[in-house]
Amino acid sequence: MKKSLNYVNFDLAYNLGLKLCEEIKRKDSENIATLDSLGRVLSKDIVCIKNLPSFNNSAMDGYAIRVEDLKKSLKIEDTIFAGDKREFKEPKSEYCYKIMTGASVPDFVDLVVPYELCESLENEVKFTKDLKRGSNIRLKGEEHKIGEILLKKGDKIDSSLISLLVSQGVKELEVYKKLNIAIISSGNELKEPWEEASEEEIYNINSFFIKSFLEENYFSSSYLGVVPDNLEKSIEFIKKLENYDVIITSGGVSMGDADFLAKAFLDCGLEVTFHGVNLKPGRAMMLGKLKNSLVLALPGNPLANAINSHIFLLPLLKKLQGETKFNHDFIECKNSKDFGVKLDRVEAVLGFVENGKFQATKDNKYGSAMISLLYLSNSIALTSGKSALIKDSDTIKVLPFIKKYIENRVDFLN
Ligand SMILES: Nc1nc2c(c(=O)[nH]1)N[C@H]1C(S)=C(S)[C@@H](COP(=O)(O)OP(=O)(O)OC[C@H]3O[C@@H](n4cnc5c(N)ncnc54)[C@H](O)[C@@H]3O)O[C@H]1N2
Ligand code: MOO
Repeated sequence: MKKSLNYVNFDLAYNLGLKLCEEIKRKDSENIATLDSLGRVLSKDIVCIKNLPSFNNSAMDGYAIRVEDLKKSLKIEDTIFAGDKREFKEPKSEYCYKIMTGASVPDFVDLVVPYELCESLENEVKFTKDLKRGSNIRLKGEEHKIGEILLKKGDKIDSSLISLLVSQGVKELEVYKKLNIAIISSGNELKEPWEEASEEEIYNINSFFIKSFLEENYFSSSYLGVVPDNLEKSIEFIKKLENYDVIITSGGVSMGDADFLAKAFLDCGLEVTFHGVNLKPGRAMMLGKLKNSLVLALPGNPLANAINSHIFLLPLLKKLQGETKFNHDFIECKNSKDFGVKLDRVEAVLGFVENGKFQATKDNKYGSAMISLLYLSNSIALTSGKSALIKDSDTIKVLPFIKKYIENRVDFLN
């Protein structure tokens, strides 16, 4: 193994990774049931085929009247209910209909007066407020009209998209096929959680972090086991990975005398995009292409492994999966306590955002082999390396990696 990694800067690594995704041939699409589509990505636009709403309907329980009747007392002809299939004739001038929310509004009706703005007399109703023509009537197609694009190719399906799809009676839809993702670890010191580990051995944290992290983000993956710290065996192992779109490894890619994994990938023909990123923690990372598979070798240290999964792995997988929204967004927070960072490199600082304030976990004093930090954090702030001190009350950009709920009620109204 070479004696030092050629660190590329953070931005370059991020951009090169996303560019590399364009070189990986994407798999076709498939048709699946709408109700099984949560987390999948649309491979075709969805066009409106049913106006929203599809008929003029009442927004309130009340009375369906003509504008000129607002000043009158009216008798009730009948009640129109949601789902009513009957035909309603225009009533005589001293009559009106009662109407329920969601019921179809006949053409002769100008507005609906809610019960709250009416005075009920014996067998008659009077209106206490002047309302405009069209009040409380939801018009056919006012939200979306037939022919408009409702959802775009590359949109990821969540519950809000399911609402729209169901509103159109879409039972089946076309989505990109799922990525085939392999997860492997390396290291003779590793034991699986179902095995007994001696004091000198450790449990294989990374593979199970990655697998569950991917599941949280709707990616399925196969855990294939631990590659032995041996070049020939590693090569044998790698040769069996051809059918995977993405191969995620952890450990064995820095400069240790037993870090065979990177060498084995190179011997198998890996085209390296970069090996080493100027990021702490998380610098021991390698990205490349092996035939038609994207290979992301993550650092062995569990915290570095998890941070790079958030920062690099997820955008790469999203892009490969066909999502159009694959880049990180940030929220702006006030920093709540000074913390120091190193100059001239990007530093990933774990923290907790609560009530609009970011607090660096353990004041940013921790090592990349630590396991419990993620549990204590809900976000990452990336520093640029231009300043060694992030001051209390500085405004900083934060990437929330999970929405954690908090114990105490805060005033979240604006
Ligand atoms: N001379 C240098 N040594 C190291 C450097 C360096 O720049 N120069 N970088 C350090 C950093 S930073 C990291 S991160 C690690 C990365 O090394 P590898 O990615 O090759 O990982 P390993 O050496 O195999 O393991 C590192 C560490 O992580 C533990 N580990 C590995 N896999 C798992 C797993 N699946 N679950 C839990 N823990 C795991 C392993 O036991 C080691 O303790 O290199 C530093 N060294
Ligand atoms: O990849 Mo290492 O963090 O930089 O712990």
